[in-house]
Amino acid sequence: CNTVGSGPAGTAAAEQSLYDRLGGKTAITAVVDDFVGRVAADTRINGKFANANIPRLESMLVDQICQASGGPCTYTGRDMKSTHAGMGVSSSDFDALVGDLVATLNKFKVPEREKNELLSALGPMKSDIVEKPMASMR
Ligand code: HEM
Repeated sequence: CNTVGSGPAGTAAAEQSLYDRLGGKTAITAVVDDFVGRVAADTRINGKFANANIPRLESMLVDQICQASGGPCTYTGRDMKSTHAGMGVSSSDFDALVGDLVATLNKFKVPEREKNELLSALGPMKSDIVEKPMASMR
């Protein structure tokens, strides 16, 4: 069964992975596509992506989310610390990007549980990505 948020009914079978509950690679690809579109339109942060390779970013994000959610993918991109080194990403930049992701997840009607699990998988990356903890410290 491919319905988002569904599990084996009335059985004690193993829990589906987050990857499966999100709807697998097709759903993750659609989410990343919408999300990157929002980031590209988000004037709070899109300046940082002016020289980015967007097609590569999209495919790297799909693999990263697929792998992090227990799917059959291997993320082959650079680690989060060296990828974002020197970009001067602030905590509010990070929060803006997460807000864009939440807007996408809401648009796709991803249930609360799956939404929280995905955000919890990404949250710990914040300390590797953010270089300016507070705008006032610039
Ligand atoms: C949970 C948050 C984030 C995740 C999971 C994430 C993930 C990634 C990944 C997987 C890549 C591609 C790495 C590669 O090409 O090998 C990337 C690139 C990039 N990220 Fe992030 N990122 C996050 C937050 C941010 C934020 C907040 C900003 C800036 C506002 C940002 C700016 C960029 C830019 C500009 C690139 C493109 C670099 C290039 O093409 O040369 N990222 N990110």
